Formats: sequence, structure tokens, C-alpha cells
Amino acid sequence: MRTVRAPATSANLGSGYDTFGVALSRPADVVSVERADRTTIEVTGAGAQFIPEDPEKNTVGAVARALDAPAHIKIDKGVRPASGLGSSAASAAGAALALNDLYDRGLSREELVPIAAEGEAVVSGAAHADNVAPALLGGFTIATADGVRSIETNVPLVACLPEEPISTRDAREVVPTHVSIEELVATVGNAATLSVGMCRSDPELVGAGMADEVVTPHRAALITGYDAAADAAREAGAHGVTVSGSGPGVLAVCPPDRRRAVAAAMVEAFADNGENARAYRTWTGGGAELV
Ligand SMILES: Nc1ncnc2c1ncn2[C@@H]1O[C@H](COP(=O)(O)OP(=O)(O)OP(=O)(O)O)[C@@H](O)[C@H]1O
Ligand SMILES: N[C@@H](CCO)C(=O)O
Repeated sequence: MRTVRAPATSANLGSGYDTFGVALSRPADVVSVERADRTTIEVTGAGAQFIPEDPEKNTVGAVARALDAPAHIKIDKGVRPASGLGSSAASAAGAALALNDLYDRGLSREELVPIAAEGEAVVSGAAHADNVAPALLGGFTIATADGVRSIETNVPLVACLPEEPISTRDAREVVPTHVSIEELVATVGNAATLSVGMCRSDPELVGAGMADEVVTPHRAALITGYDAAADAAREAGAHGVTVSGSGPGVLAVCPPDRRRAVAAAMVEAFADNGENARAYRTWTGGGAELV
């Protein structure tokens, strides 16, 4: 048997749609695998009742198939599904690392990224790697058609999750298909600023580079209370706020000693808008680990 702790992740970070991602130090899924003749899946934990155990519909089933590694797979969910914290990716990354080890496949973490991304195609219709890359490699990752680049970074974060779920599949439908040259120029500037901020572990630069007028406003419009929560986070000291992944989670970057105030401000703003929300005070963190 092999057991892996696989972290929550936040994709896009505003200016890096389908490209940027970070691993979070908490929450995480725990995935255990045992050799079997055919793949079976058992899910417990946060939101387990919304997650299919059919290998054709669960992200870990696609990973087991891609690695030709049938197994009994137990998933203890710490990352709530459809919340914007890479729940489906955490399980896929955990299963990829665990099955690679169990079956001695010898693949590197970088080589496991496209395999774990096949799980994402099962749930969202697109094999986007911007959650599975940080879930496997940790830190800040840039996933492109050419492969994945990653760096270690140390940035304080708050992730606030309203209860009402939004599926990635639905949230992809509202993304515009074209941008103007002005929007492209602004996006390049913001994305470059964010990358420098991650390299320097500088929350202020990361916050400035999270700005985005192309994708984020369309996703924010799907989240009840988003504007109030973002304003409240900034008033409480956040340097930048954006939609986490495809939402409804909201990600704020702030000085380390403002995380408590930012978390409380966002939860209160959502409550004022009739939404129950839970906030995690967290940091950028490492990738999946065998435990
Ligand atoms: N192992 C799994 N863990 C979580 N969700 C899964 C898993 N396998 C399949 N799913 C399905 O995937 C959907 C959740 O994935 P989705 O991509 O919408 O959200 P997310 O992974 O939490 O967030 P995001 O990708 O926006 O950060 C749910 O419909 C859930 O049933
Ligand atoms: N890049 C993906 C991430 C989903 O978590 C999206 O925004 O649809």
C-alpha cells in the first residue's frame, strides 16, 4: 500500500488563466492505493457525497488507467469539491504519485503532470494542468503546452470558500474567446509582475500582478458577494484578491500578520450577502508527498 498527502492548489491567480498555479500548505487530500485486479474507489471526507466512486467519473480512475495501474483507491477528502481549490486535481496528483511508486513506473513528477491532467479532462472537459502541476511539484508553477516550470516560493495567502458550489465546466463557459491588444498588453504586464513577485516571495508584487480584467470579472459575476468580500479583504490589508481557480473560492495575498483579519473580513462580507463561507489562513506550500 502507498499513501500520499496531496495539497489544495489555486489556479489562474488572476492574470495567468490556465497557466499559473500555486500549491497551498493546507488543506489537502490523503490518497491510499493498494494493488488490485481492477480499479475500485472509496471516497470519505469533505464533500464526499458529491464525488462519484465510478472509476470512469472520478479523476483518480483516469490516472489509474493512464498508468495501467489498477488499484483499490481510498480518497480522504480535505479539499472540498467544486470550491476552486483544485479538489479534483489534488486526488489526481495524489493517485499519480502513489501509483507511480506502487507499480514502480519510474516517472518523474514532471512526467506525471500530463497523466494527472487526464483526470481533469474527465470532470471539466479540458486537460488543463494548472492545478495538477502545483499539486505535484509544489510552489508556483507555469504550465504551458511545452511543459511545466516551477519555483519554490513563500507567500502568505487566505483562501475563502463560500458554500455554494460552482463547477469548473460551467465556469469555463463564461470565459471570453477573444481579447483586444490593449487587454493582451495589460495581461502580459500583470503576469510578468506576478512571476517576479513569486520569485522574490514578495506578497505586494504578487498582489499587484493578480489584477486581471479579461477572465476574472466574468467569473466574479457568478459568485454571490464576491465584490463585497474582495473590498473587505483589501480594507483588511490584502495586497491582491482574485477568484481562486474557477471559483467560488476567493484568494487573497497579504502580509503574514494580516491573514487573520483578511480571513475574518471575507467571511463577514459573504455572511452579509447571505453566503456561509469558510476561510483558510495558509501559505504557498510543497507538492504531494508519500507519507
Ligand atoms: N477525486 C475527486 N475529487 C473531487 N472531485 C471529483 C473527484 N473526481 C471527480 N470529481 C468531480 O469533479 C467536480 C469538482 O471538480 P471541479 O474542477 O469542478 O472543482 P475543483 O477541482 O474543486 O475546483 P477548481 O478546479 O476550480 O480549483 C465535482 O463534480 C466532483 O464530483
Ligand atoms: N484554469 C482552470 C482552473 C480550474 O481550477 C479554469 O479556470 O477553468
